[in-house]
Amino acid sequence: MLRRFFSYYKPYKRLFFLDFTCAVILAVLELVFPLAVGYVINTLLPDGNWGLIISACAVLLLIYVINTLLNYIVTYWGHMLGINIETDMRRRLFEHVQKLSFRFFDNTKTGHLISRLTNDLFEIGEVAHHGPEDMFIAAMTLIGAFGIMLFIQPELAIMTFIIVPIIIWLVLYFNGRMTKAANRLFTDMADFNARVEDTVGGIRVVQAFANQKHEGKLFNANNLRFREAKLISYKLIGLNHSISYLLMRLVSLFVLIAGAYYVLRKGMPHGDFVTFVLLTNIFFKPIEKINAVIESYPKGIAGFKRYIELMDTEPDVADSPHAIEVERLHGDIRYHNVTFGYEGEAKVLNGINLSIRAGETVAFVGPSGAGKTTLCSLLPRFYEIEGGTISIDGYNIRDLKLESLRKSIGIVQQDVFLFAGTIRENIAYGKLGASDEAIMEAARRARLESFIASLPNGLDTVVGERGVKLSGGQKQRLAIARMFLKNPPILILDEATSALDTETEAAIQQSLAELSVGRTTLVIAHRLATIKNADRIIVVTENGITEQGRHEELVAAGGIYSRLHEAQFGRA
Ligand SMILES: Nc1ncnc2c1ncn2[C@@H]1O[C@H](COP(=O)(O)OP(=O)(O)OP(=O)(O)O)[C@@H](O)[C@H]1O
Repeated sequence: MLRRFFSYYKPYKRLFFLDFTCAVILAVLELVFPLAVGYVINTLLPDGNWGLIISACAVLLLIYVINTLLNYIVTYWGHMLGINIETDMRRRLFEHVQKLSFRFFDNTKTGHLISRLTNDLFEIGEVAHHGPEDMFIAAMTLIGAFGIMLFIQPELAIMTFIIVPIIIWLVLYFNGRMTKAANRLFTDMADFNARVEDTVGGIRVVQAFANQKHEGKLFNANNLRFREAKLISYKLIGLNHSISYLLMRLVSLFVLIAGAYYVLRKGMPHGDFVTFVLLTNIFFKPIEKINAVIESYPKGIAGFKRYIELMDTEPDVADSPHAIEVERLHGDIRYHNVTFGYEGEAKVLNGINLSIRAGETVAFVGPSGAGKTTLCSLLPRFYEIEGGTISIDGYNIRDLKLESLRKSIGIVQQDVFLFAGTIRENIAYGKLGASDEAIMEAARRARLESFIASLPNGLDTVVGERGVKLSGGQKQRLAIARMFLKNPPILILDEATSALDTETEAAIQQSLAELSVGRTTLVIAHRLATIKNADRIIVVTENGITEQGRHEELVAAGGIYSRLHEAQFGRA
């Protein structure tokens, strides 16, 4: 995992080494001050050489100026490194998540994904910057300070250094507990985000049912769990800080007493004593740094683990290695012995055989839950079939590039999803970069022209989140306009008009009829009136395709379709 973590540094090798070098110089220069003080006390003060003292101070001033510059570089560039890595990881994760299949999204909460893309990566970025740099600097400073202390007074240095193994033990002890706490914090944070996403996304339902209190309770349960997880984490941080602080102050006290003893009894020079005390304080800095890294490390690593977990989730629908690109398909569709189920052994479709000619309009009818939508969603490979083959124009859809395949299929759903942008952006989603003329032409063909003309901002009107500011009919028209612009050879109309009033439905049906001209069209419908003119009607039940033919043929046949027809329109 560490190797994978460090692979993200690769593009920033130069930045990393620059930041690292500056940090090392900074750490080394930190050691100069105690040495200089010792030198002034031991050598310059007894000589009474005022000029040299001023010169030594001038050198120190220069060092401080350099340190200030280095500090800026280490703080700004070091964070830049962390942010760059965080940004790269976020980009890669987003790209990867977009490739994951419907099956993945069926089983994943959006809030959890948002958590991965935001909080987790922020923590990883922090560790990416502070982790290696601070640990190395801390080690360098510790070794440097210890080396000088050894040189000045070996016995005292060794006695002071005894604290290090204790601190290491403490660090390891707290690290284990903090990793657990960080994991819990992340899970709770992700659940928390998922809950907010769910409640805010469904706020209209929440308010319509006047269930705010109920939602408040659920939210608060999450909120309290999150609070508890944070408290555990802070408790550990507090303990870690306090115990380290106590240990360090005890060492300070020890150095003061032992140093005084060495001065009084063993003739240690006063300057060495002061240098020793100052070095002990410098000595604590890296220990504090290590502590800070240890605190953020579990969070970063827990976040990175989740990141890797998601990055390693293979998209179960992907381009095969030899997938081919096809400019434009005609739309000759063939299902051969197709078997599919969503979960476990249960099959929604079993041995489906179906041929649809290019340009044909077929309508799927049948009881709810029989698998009409499923049958159609296998065509753009939203789900991978388990058995059999589906081909278009003789190409097995698995051999086509997903992009080619999906560019050839347009879907208009009952529940139109619009992005929270303008009408222009939403129509242009059908063909990114389309000109205003092309967008307006599509809008005209979808009979959206007069509506757009009536808006003060025209195409620039913002539709609100999920198109909340538009009526159902307007959203449908917008989806149709998008499809005119996309101009796919194959169309899937999933109960596209069943939620509309009769008049709007009739108008939209007309637009849809125009849209389907010259395209292979698969209509999933409950309202039989809208599909009477289909070239073929296919009845899907839990037993698969049980009847097919033209409307009149099926009514005359007296089977399921004729019974459905009778239920909706009465006996013919
Ligand atoms: N994403 C999914 N994950 C798991 N099961 C699903 C999923 N989508 C549909 N199903 C199940 O598959 C079966 C077929 O559903 P499908 O939506 O294809 O039926 P349908 O004939 O289109 O129904 P309707 O006319 O009510 O829309 C149902 O039992 C449904 O519960």
